[in-house]
Amino acid sequence: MQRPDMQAAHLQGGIGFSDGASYTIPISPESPSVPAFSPMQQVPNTAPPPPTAEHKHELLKGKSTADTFAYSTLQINPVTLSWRDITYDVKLKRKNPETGKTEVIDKRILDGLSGVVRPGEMLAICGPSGGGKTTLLDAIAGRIDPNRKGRKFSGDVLVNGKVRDETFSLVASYVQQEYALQTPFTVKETMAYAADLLIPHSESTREERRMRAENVTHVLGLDSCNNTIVGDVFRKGLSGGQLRRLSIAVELVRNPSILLLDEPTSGLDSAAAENIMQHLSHLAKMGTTVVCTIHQPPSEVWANFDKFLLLSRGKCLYFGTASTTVDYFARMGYPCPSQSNPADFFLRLANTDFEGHADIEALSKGFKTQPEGMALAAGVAAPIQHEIHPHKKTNGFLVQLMILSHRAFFNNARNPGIFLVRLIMYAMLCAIIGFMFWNLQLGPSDINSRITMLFFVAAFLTFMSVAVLPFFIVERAVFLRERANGWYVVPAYVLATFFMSLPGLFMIALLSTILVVLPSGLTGFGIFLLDLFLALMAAEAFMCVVASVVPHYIIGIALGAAVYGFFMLCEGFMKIKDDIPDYFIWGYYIAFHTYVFRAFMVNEFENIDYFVNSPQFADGKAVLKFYNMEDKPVWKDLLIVLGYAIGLQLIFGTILQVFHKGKR
Ligand SMILES: Nc1ncnc2c1ncn2[C@@H]1O[C@H](COP(=O)(O)OP(=O)(O)OP(=O)(O)O)[C@@H](O)[C@H]1O
Repeated sequence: MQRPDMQAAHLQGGIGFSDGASYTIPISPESPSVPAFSPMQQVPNTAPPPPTAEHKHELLKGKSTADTFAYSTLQINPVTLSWRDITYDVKLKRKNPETGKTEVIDKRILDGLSGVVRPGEMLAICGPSGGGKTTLLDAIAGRIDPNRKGRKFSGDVLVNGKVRDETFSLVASYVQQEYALQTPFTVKETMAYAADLLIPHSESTREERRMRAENVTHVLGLDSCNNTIVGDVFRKGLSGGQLRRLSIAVELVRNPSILLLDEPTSGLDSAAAENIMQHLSHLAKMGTTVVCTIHQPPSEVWANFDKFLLLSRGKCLYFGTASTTVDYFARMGYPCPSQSNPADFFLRLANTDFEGHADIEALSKGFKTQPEGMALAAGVAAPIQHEIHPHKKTNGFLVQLMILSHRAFFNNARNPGIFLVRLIMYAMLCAIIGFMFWNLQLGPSDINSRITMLFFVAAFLTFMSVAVLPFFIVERAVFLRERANGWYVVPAYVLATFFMSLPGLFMIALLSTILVVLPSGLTGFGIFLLDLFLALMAAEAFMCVVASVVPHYIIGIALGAAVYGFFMLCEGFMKIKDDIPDYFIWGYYIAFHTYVFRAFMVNEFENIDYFVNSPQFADGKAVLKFYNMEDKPVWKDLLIVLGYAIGLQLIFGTILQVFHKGKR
């Protein structure tokens, strides 16, 4: 279904969503009649103007209707990306082998790097492992925190000649090396959520957003797997190449002017790598400024590069037109043997870990004195004639909250690791508890059974929330990617995940309460349910906090288990409050388990008027007195547990806001 203005635009071989100065550059790589767009040698002083409508029309000839339409809806505001003299030093601690003492040394990761990439160009940053490719890409994207201790960062990144500011994430998208996608969604759903989150609702209808998502899906060749899920350890989904293309597609939905990709071909076979690079090359020809790092490009992939940057130990050995690289190195005394893949040859020259590498210092110094080096310096200094047009509005808080809540609800419902596995675990354990404490009476041993059972429920059912940690860590990667690319604000994310966890937690609490309270004959079903529900909310929030601070889920599980173990000890059962040593009494007060357990106890014992043959306790109140729980209203404890749940969510949000900006 096309909107009339889109149909008109299509007929003109032009633009669908009109947003001022957007333009499209055609994609046909086999259109020789059109001049190449801004090879560096042709622009010693000024940046070229965006391509004309005639050029676009010309180059869209020969494409199928679907292709032409899909590509024509990708409108990109022309952006020239440049960087000047980027230098990055870190302090490292090393043991001096001679003195045996630990010394702090400066390590130069990036050494005075400059570069310029214009709309319509694709730059490949190549180099051996550890050469500085990812660090440079992060520096360009503003993902290095220059204020961290032991770091020194200098240099500028310029967007259309102006120093990059906080709007960069609205103009540029960064596709990281690791996949970070929500696993239960299909390609179509993933794209729809991306479109809903990234395209302002004030400027588009739902149908238009769907159409944009479909067009990007088509452009990246994902039509055939529209209904395939991303997949995870439980369910097979997309292949590696498809995942890579989907990672790119979600970022393209809002037509970024700059696309930065870290190793887009890593882990793929050469056919899949070539396929991805062809897609990227097409996107570049549409006007996107594309920069990617590539470790070892096969020759088929090499053919797609417009520009090539060779790094070694953070130094630039070459920056210029990819097709003239062989000539350049031949001139510098390193002729590429015939029959060799040029990329392999250059990488061997740059790899100082093995024999046969070039003289890196001489090459890097020499480059600056060569015509290519001087053209680069001139290109970086050249004035830019095209401006960024602020077509990138974001959605408001409420829209973000609505979309994120919708997505979180279905993610929770469909991802078996988040609730289903836990629901089964809780059901099995609670059924065992129910049978173990079947039909409790009012004898002395029943008093003991009630107390131990309530302790077990308060302690162990909250403890089991550690099981969700691995899934939270997976979710964290998705959040980090989306936040760093400016998809939404942190409060919208935290509120959405919090609200949408409630139905699942309530189901777990309800099933557990039914399986525990009814068979055992405990009193106060409603309060028991509420107390358990709030306890699970607090435990879930605590796990969110843990997931936001640990580097790996194994550390998170260990940390969560240790803290819960301590809280169990302090909650007033193992030792009653009066017997807890002074140096641990703070544990009694800060453990939310204390209030959960006390509410269970008061709810159960407050209304028991007598026990049969019990020499120690005449009634329920005597039990509460023994445990220092007399005169403690249940509602107060329930409010405290609710306060924990909300407070921990606030801490979680603050940690995300302050520490998870996607910078390293
Ligand atoms: N914060 C840091 N502290 C210490 N060393 C660092 C830091 N950041 C990067 N490095 C080092 O800088 C070098 C370049 O790292 P980078 O990840 O950019 O390399 P790369 O070319 O992308 O390598 P690969 O292809 O293996 O991913 C490496 O030796 C890395 O260990």
